[in-house]
Amino acid sequence: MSDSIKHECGIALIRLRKPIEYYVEKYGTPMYGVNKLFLLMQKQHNRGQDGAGVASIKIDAGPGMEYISRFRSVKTRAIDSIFGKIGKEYKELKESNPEKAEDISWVWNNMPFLGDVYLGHLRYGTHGVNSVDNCHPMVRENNWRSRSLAVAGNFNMTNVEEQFQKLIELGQHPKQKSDTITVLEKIGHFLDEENQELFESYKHEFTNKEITSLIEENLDLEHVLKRAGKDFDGGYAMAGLTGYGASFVVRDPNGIRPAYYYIDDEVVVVASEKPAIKTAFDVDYSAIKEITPGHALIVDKEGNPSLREIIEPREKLSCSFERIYFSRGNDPEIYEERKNMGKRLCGQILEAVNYDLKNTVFSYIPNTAETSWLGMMKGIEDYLRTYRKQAILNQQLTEEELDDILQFKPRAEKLVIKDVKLRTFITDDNNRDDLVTHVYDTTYEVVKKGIDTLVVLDDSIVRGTTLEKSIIKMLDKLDPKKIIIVSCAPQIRYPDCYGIDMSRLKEFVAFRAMLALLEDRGLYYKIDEVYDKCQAVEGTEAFKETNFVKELFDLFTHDEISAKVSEIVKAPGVKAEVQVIYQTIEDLHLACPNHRGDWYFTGNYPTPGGTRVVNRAFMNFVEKKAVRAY
Ligand SMILES: NC(=O)CC[C@H](N)C(=O)O
Repeated sequence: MSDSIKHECGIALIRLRKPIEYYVEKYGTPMYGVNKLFLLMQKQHNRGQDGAGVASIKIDAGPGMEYISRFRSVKTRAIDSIFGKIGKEYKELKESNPEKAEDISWVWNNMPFLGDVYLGHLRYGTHGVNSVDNCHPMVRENNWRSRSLAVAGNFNMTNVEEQFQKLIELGQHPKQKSDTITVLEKIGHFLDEENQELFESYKHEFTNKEITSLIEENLDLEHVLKRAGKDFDGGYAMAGLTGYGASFVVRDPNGIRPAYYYIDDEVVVVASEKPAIKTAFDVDYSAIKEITPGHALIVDKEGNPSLREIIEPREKLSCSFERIYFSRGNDPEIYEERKNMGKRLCGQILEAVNYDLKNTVFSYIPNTAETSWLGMMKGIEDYLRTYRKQAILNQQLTEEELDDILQFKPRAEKLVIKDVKLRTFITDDNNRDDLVTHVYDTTYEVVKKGIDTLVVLDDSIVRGTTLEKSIIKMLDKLDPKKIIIVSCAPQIRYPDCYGIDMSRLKEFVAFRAMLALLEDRGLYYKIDEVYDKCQAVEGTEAFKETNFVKELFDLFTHDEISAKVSEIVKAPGVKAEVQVIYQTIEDLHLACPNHRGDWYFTGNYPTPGGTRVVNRAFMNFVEKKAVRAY
């Protein structure tokens, strides 16, 4: 990935279904759950480096004992810092009371973070600043355990403003306007109502103490989530712990954000990515399931899990960027999909190099494009096999020609090397551009000067600036005839508003290409026309129904946009011919048939809030406002 796009989040939830003694006996430590949470989070560290947080619930903690415990951090190595603290607490507890260290119930009662249910979160913020206060889990605490709630999510809501107003209408005073607090308060409000209704129904027959247990046994979390989630507009995988020990993970009706679970008689586990569960619990991939869109996995106080429909599922449009780039590529399905993405690009690549494989060098931009590159090389091999077969069948070949054909191998080289350390050193000073050029390095002396074409695969092209300022300039120093940059993702034309921070249109190189084409053809006035159309309906339903920006892209073909992008990323002074090739949307869907979320490529948003965001993002561009459109 040459352009870094951030903003994902990861969730991890563990419910231990047996008493603590069971884990001590079987695994030798009361820290079993904590250790597993650590692993689940470490294996998802790719999903968020702004900060991290964890919370745990001790079910049936005695009066006077803490039942919710939480740690959060925005330190550079946030996961290590949090678990370092927890580990230190445990060590100190044992060292200061050596005679009690083996007494499990004493350790359990005196180590606040030991619990029955654990929740972990990795954050890349999409709302609010990067502070510890914005780290999840966020907690709403009450003396009634059944009214207490902690939430952590991978999500972005496109209607936070409306949700916030609703809370005020409900009579609340939300302490912040952040989306996480808004969601927390919304679920919290209906949790309170549910508590209140149960309380009213028991109050004439039972004492308050009895009512507490009755509420915890009978509280209907499904009902709470149904009422709270009714008007959420966004992509979400939202995890929550209640103070009495029931927990849930609810997923949006299109399944935009990922959530997977595994259940056996010892644990219920949920995570954003399958490999995290696979590695942490060493279970079969086939036993790890996806939470059905629009459903919640609810685990009751006793630890019994069930999958419940919360909102009627809509067309499944899970984010294809997870497959292209975000999620870890060692998930067997993602591994296959990425290889397929590479393979499906071969037709376009072969045409672009005129089928001249002798003078073509294949390479990739580290690291996420590596798997697709394997697929791409497989596609080239497949082509060669057919070519050889035909040559042998159709022609009278001399022995020398036959040897040539049989011995020829496509030329695969590692041409692009990432110098990670350099990026951290770069500041905003005058020499920035010169330093940026050297974030990547290259391998010299493998390219035939003036003859070879370099085909370099990347997973996506967002802004195109690293290509322009670093990679193409650097490759050009090898003196190739032509440089072809190939993108596994189609052209990124529209913003994301469901958890990835790609919200400013002007930053997309495909958008800039479209603007340049408007300019070239004397059509720039179309910008004003589209702006007027947006302005005329802003605030009405129509603003959420039609993506007006599409009209502008529709003026040009896919190839015209690609050709303009090629011009833009070719910095002045670059001698080689430059061509950019993108995956088509059809081929992407064929490569990832179960993850068809493609609004950033097509402009077809699965929710009305998304369409509003693209129109607003366009207006922000015209109004020169450099702000997020949600
Ligand atoms: N990337 C995410 O899922 C972000 C979660 C949430 N919107 C936040 O900003 O904290």
